[in-house]
Amino acid sequence: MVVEEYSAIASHYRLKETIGSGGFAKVKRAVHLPTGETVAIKIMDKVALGADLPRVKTEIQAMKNLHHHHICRLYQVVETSRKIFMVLEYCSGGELFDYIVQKDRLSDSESRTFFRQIVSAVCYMHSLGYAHRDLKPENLLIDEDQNLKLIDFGLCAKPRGGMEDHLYTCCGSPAYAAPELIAGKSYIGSEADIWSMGVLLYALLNGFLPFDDDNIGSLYRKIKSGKYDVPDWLSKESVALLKQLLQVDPKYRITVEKLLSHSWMTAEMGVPVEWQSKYQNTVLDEDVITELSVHQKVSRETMRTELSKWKYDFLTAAYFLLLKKKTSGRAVRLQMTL
Ligand SMILES: [NH3+]CCCOc1cc(-c2cn[nH]c2)ccc1C(=O)Nc1ccccc1
Repeated sequence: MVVEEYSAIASHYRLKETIGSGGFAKVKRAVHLPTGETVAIKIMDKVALGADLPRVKTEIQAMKNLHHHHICRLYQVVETSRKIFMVLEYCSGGELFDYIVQKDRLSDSESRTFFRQIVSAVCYMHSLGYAHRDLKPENLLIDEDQNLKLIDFGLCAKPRGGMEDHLYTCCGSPAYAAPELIAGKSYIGSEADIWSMGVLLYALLNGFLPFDDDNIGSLYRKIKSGKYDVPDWLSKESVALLKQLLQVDPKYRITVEKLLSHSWMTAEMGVPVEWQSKYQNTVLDEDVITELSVHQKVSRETMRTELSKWKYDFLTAAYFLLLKKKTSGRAVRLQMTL
């Protein structure tokens, strides 16, 4: 019985169609009943997860610390004996992957707009000591304002010793994996992310991958060679940037700091990429506190204290979704009980 399976969230969310599924997760569109806002709910079965359960815990912990306008926001986590539900920001435009496929390839200008957003999100992650480690167009979603949101933090790493600490687990998608990562050497997460962004930029500009082969051994050889085709439609500047991103030796690879102000990145825009988060997540919004405290019949102080615990429960979700309503100019109103 579907209701039974999802009863833990059915009280506050109306589940709609499935909008995606990866290995061990199903993602459904849903409506948050108290605010009427649309969300995405990632549903995982703990038994089916098996050895992958730590990946989910990693993702949840990372998403609680990552608040950025180009990173898909986590609103709430519900865990039952059998299931884990992650309530996430909804992106109506689907995957960047499908967008590139339907347009064949993107212009220099459109690639720049998207790539600046990707670099912004990745630079923000690196500044907090996180490496994503699975950057690819399938993990970049387009929201209703044509902005990109990064998802899938199941493989992200925050090495204990900080960003310079070496990682060992080989992971991510082969076609986007850095040479040092597939060579089984220890590697620096942020440097591997830079390589993957090079593969991503190539895919945006060309509509196909720089290194591709059905045979995994041949694919690895191509990646380690670092040789790829340069189609004649590519601009001189973009070719220069690809060359600096797809350096086989990470020592010679461009750093994310240099990337922010690279001439191809700043052409037309005139300004370097802004990577700091536009969300300020320290001060709580007064209007939202008012609506929540009146609705829950508690004092503002009590509500402020409760919200500051960031339990990622129904209250945290209501707070973020009311705030989203406010920033998109809709009334900060709750429609039903929390
Ligand atoms: N390749 C993406 C398929 C859909 O997956 C998602 C969609 C949304 C989404 C859709 N709209 N708004 C947010 C949010 C999160 C995911 C996600 O994390 N998927 C996933 C990642 C790893 C393993 C299995 C599944």
